Amino acid sequence: MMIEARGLVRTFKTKRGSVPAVQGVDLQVADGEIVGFLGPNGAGKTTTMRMLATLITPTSGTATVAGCDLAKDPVGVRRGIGYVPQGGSTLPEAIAGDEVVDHARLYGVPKRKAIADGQRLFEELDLSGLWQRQCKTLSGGQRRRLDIVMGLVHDPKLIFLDEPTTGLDPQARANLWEHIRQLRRRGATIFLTTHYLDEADALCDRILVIDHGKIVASGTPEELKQQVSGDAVRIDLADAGQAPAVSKIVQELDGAAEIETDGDVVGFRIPRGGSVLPLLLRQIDAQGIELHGVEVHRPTLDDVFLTVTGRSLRDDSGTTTKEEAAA
Ligand SMILES: Nc1ncnc2c1ncn2[C@@H]1O[C@H](COP(=O)(O)OP(=O)(O)OP(=O)(O)O)[C@@H](O)[C@H]1O
Repeated sequence: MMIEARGLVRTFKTKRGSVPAVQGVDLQVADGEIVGFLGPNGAGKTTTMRMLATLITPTSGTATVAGCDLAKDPVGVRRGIGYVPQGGSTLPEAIAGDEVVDHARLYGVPKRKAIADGQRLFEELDLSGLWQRQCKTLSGGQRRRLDIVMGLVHDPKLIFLDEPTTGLDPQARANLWEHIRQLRRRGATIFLTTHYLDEADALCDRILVIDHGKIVASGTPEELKQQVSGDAVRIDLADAGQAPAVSKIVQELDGAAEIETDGDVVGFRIPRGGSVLPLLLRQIDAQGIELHGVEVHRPTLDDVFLTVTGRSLRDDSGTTTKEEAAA
């Protein structure tokens, strides 16, 4: 296991009382996995990640990260990981290439290798020609990609990325996804937070959903979607008068739920919708009922989120204001 955490808790003390940011998180990340950490604003994603990256200490709980105990050997943990924070880590006045080389040298990478690896990453992340630029003159997207180079240049085996693609245009996002997949092919493990469901779906082997400081769902994107309520099936009838007969056929199907009729449309949910279609269509046909069409919609990760938390992932309610810890 690259990450194994048990009962992680972090409470922030503020002037207005204590904030239970993370309330008992257990998680495991296997070597070579890309794991996405999903949840609404304020759910506890960054706080969990910062604990695992040794940047803040847990109020309670234990973890092994990159082979080292978080509490007993934080230096060992740091050596094995790369961490790309949400806000970035470059100084505005510094020269981009210098920042990268300095960062790598902190991790003991020899200067020549730091320059060669840094410049290769600049090429790969579309930053060619910007090695000598002052960080403050880079665009938002370029700075984001520079942050990512910093997190990768010492070739860590475990990489934490906090919202890596926020602020990137679609092309740059797609490039970064490809780069993340490439890192995994080279043997790295990636743990990332994201607000983008399509990103988690396309990129991650496994997804953890956190809400109010607790993990509320975990699995592969497919497993999570199956777990919801099955696929949505919509049958368009040629004649609305046949709807009761079709509804009756649907009721007989194993696992059919939420059966609803609206004029000439009969809709329902069922696990593995595609595989029940042949039987359904044969039965409809046997009764001489004519159809205009049938559609099957797989659930999206947003449906998953809605089911497990009762809200949409993009719903910002429940966010509390960040305050510096008073103690
Ligand atoms: N230093 C701090 N002092 C006080 N409260 C904090 C501090 N850092 C985080 N919190 C609170 O802890 C909770 C979890 O915050 P966290 O940043 O981990 O959420 P998140 O899931 O990463 O959110 P986002 O998607 O907005 O980045 C929030 O209620 C936040 O206001």
